[in-house]
Amino acid sequence: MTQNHRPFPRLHVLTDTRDGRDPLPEVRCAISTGMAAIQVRAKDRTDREVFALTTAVLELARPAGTLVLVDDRVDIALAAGADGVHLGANDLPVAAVRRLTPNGFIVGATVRNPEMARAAEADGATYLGAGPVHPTATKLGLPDPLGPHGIAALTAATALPVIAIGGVTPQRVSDLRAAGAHGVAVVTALSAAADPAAVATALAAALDGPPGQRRPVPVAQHRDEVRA
Ligand SMILES: Cc1ncc(COP(=O)(O)OP(=O)(O)O)c(N)n1
Ligand SMILES: Cc1ncsc1CCOP(=O)(O)O
Ligand SMILES: [Mg+2]
Repeated sequence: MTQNHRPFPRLHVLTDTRDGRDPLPEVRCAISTGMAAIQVRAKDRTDREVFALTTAVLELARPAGTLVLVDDRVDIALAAGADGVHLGANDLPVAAVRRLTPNGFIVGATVRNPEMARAAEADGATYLGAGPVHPTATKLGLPDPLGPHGIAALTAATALPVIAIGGVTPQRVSDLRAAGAHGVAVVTALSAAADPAAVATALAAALDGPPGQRRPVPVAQHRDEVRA
C-alpha cells in the first residue's frame, strides 16, 4: 500500500479490458491528471491476468502517488500490493474484508439506496460507489438509473464520499457534484473516447474546486459525440 496524503480521489477510472483491449493508455491519461484513482476491473480475464494487470497498473501509478483499487477481489488486491478493493453485492461483505485487511486499506462498496449506504458505512466502508446514475451500455442487467436525485438521497444518508458511476461524462459532473457526490467513476468516457487525454483533463477540470461551479467543457466527451 502507498502512503497517500492527498484527498480521496474524485475521478475513478475503471479499466476496460473487453474484446482484448489494452487499458493502459487510458490509465496513463488518468494518472496524468494527478487527481485520479485507478480501479482494475477485468471481468473477462483470469485471476493471473488480473494480477498481472494490477501489477502493471501499480508500476505506472506508484511514481505518481495514484491510488490503485481492484474490483471484486480482495485476494488479488492484497497479493499485488494495491491500495484497496471495490466490493459489489456478490463479493465478500465489507465487514469481512475489513477483518482481512490492514489499517488504511481502502474498501469501497456498491450501494443503490440510503439503507445500503448506512449499512456499508456501519460495516466500515471507506467510500461508496453509487449507480447506475445514468443509462449505461457497459454493464447489463442493472436497475433503473438513480439520476442526480438518487445520488442526493444517498449523500444525505452518509458521511462517506459517494462516487457516482454509470454513463458519466464531463458535462454530467456538475449536477452530480451539486447532488453531493464526492466524485465520479467512468469506463467508456475514456475507453471509447477519440482523445482520452482531453476527456481525462475535462473530467478533472469539472471535478476540481467546490461543487456548484459550472465549468466550460470544450471537447467531445461522450462516446455518442465521439462516434458521430
Ligand atoms: C466506484 C464504483 N462504483 C460501483 C461499481 C460497481 O461495482 P459492482 O457492483 O461490484 O459491479 P462490477 O463493477 O463488479 O460489475 C464499481 N465497480 N466502482
Ligand atoms: C460497473 C458499473 N456499475 C454501475 S454502472 C457501471 C458501468 C459504468 O460504465 P460507463 O462509465 O461506461 O457507463
Ligand atoms: Mg465489482
